[in-house]
Amino acid sequence: MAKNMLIAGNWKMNGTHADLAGLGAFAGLADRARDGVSVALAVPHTLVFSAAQLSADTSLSIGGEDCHHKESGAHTGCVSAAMLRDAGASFTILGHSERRADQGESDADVHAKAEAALAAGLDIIICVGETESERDAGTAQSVVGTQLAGSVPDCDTARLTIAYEPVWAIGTGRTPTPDDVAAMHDHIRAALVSRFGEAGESVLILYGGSVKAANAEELLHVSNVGGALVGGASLTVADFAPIVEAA
Ligand SMILES: O=C(CO)COP(=O)(O)O
Repeated sequence: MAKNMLIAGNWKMNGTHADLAGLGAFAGLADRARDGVSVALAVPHTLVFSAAQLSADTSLSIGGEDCHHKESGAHTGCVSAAMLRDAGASFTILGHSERRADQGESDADVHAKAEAALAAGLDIIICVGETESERDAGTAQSVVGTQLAGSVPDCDTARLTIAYEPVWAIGTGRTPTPDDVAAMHDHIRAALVSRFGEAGESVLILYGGSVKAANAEELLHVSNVGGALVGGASLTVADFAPIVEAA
């Protein structure tokens, strides 16, 4: 039986309302995807409301790329999970390596954000991944294990997705070998099962980092890969469609 998969795009700090003219084509991809394949787009906060409105009544899920851990208050420039939900988001990405690096987010920060997101009714995609020097030092699995243990809250696992994104593969055109992806995804699966028991078996573990039409098929068929988190190739439907179709 074909496995259940999620193909999620992450627009990062890209996109204006003009780009939402193409959202119908993304929604069409979601509607035509094979049974068991879900399609989602995480967009900048400024686009969540319009994107959610435009994709209402389609199978495309719209989410945020981060949220604050508090519900409201004196946090200038921040957006809460409740606000994302209010704008129409159904999920949010948390702990992306760009935020861990640029905003100094710790595992504890990601954990607090995840609890806030779940409390607000958002599903969560928690990102983990090692840097190139950590991989070279042979510590990739222990780094990812620590990130998982510290970032993932106790929760209903049906609302949890993990994205393994090796930092050195993001936006670089470089990807780990299928064997390396399998080893890490098997490691993450074991950690989830040891934490959540049988429920940990069905958590989707996405691979992210330079996923594109040319490598999607190979990466999506690796052991314990439950989909992809796609950056650059999610910005246009022409690049994104072949990835959804490979799932
Ligand atoms: O960071 C990513 C998705 O969250 C991956 O980005 P790229 O697909 O552009 O490498």
